[in-house]
Amino acid sequence: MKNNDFNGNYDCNSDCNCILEQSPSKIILFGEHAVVDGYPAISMAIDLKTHGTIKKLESKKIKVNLEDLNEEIEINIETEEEIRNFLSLDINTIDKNVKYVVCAIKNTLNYLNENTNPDVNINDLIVPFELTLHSETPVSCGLGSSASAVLTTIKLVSKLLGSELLVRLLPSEDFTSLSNLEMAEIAYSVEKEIQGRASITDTYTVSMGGILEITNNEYDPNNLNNKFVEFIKTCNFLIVYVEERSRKTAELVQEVGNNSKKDEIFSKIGEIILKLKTCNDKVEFGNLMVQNHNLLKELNISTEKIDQVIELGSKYGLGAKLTGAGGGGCAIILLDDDSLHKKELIDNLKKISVKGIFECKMYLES
Ligand SMILES: Nc1ncnc2c1ncn2[C@@H]1O[C@H](COP(=O)(O)OP(=O)(O)OP(=O)(O)O)[C@@H](O)[C@H]1O
Ligand SMILES: C[C@@](O)(CCO)CC(=O)[O-]
Ligand SMILES: [Mg+2]
Repeated sequence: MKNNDFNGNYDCNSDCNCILEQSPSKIILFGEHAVVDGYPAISMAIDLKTHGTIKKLESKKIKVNLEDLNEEIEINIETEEEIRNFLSLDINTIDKNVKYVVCAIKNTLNYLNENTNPDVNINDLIVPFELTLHSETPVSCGLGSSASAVLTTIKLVSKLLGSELLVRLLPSEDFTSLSNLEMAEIAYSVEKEIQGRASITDTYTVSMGGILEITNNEYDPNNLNNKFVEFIKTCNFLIVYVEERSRKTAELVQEVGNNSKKDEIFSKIGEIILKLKTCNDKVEFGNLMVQNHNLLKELNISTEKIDQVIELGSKYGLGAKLTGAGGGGCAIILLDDDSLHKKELIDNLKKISVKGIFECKMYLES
């Protein structure tokens, strides 16, 4: 890629003629897993991004190149039958990592097909293309890499097809691109189709940006009061990629769903979030993080190494917890304002050979 302008501009440079897009990833501050059963969660979009490009192809194919996974796939869309077969594909018959992106393409095409003037033939709506993704986020470690890859795919496909439709078919009609809410819903449909059980948390967080509360699997921008959001903005989190996960989110969510103690644990997590929403003290916030972590431990989704990081985060910072689906992956640590403590923390994290340390910022949708 020659051009670093990732703002979704058409014609990124003269020889590639492609569209560029990007999406953030996320951390869950409180409430992962419980949120799948309707309890509240608080999440934040972060500025580790998935970048992508899309360009039209002459051959009647959809090509997907996933640089981080080292996977490529080609889908034939030569005949109407091939297109219709793809649109009704059972995604869980694909057992490759490419399936999130393939499902995002399928569900975006279905959405556009259902919401375009019925006079437009499906062969004219769906143009061949090549899509490439690359992420700054480590894959499958609790930072919402799936949601970020899926949303970038939806942005790219809808933008390419929208602009083609405008040029070739509906020159007199204004094409309005998909709203953030529409894209969040399509992205959620993908996570749900693949995970089986899923909440809207990751997909809505990467689509809306900022800090969100999800309750009853719904997003209401008025749920969080400004004072609380402003307080969280003063908190600095360190993200630690502790170790590779042995299981994907889909498996971890199923496993937790079968845990007989889950309701008792989830309601305690709900109580922590109630306290949190009136909190404006970082020490208390850090303690609440550790309480949430201990409940995630009871769900058997922490590991020895994550627990070691939580101890370091409590000793040299104000508190810590795992983030995302767990089973390995990432932890977040709330830093105090003393830069010496931060240095000691990072030195100690390096001593136990964690895989990565990120100082990320909150991402706001522009
Ligand atoms: N850069 C990427 N390119 C293509 N597919 C990706 C990319 N990143 C993630 N994925 C897809 O998402 C899967 C990982 O999703 P998973 O939900 O298990 O992890 P996560 O989203 O990082 O963690 P969590 O859901 O806990 O936040 C990968 O196996 C792959 O299918
Ligand atoms: C574990 C989980 O709560 C968050 C994964 O980031 C799953 C979900 O909400 O779908
Ligand atoms: Mg995921």
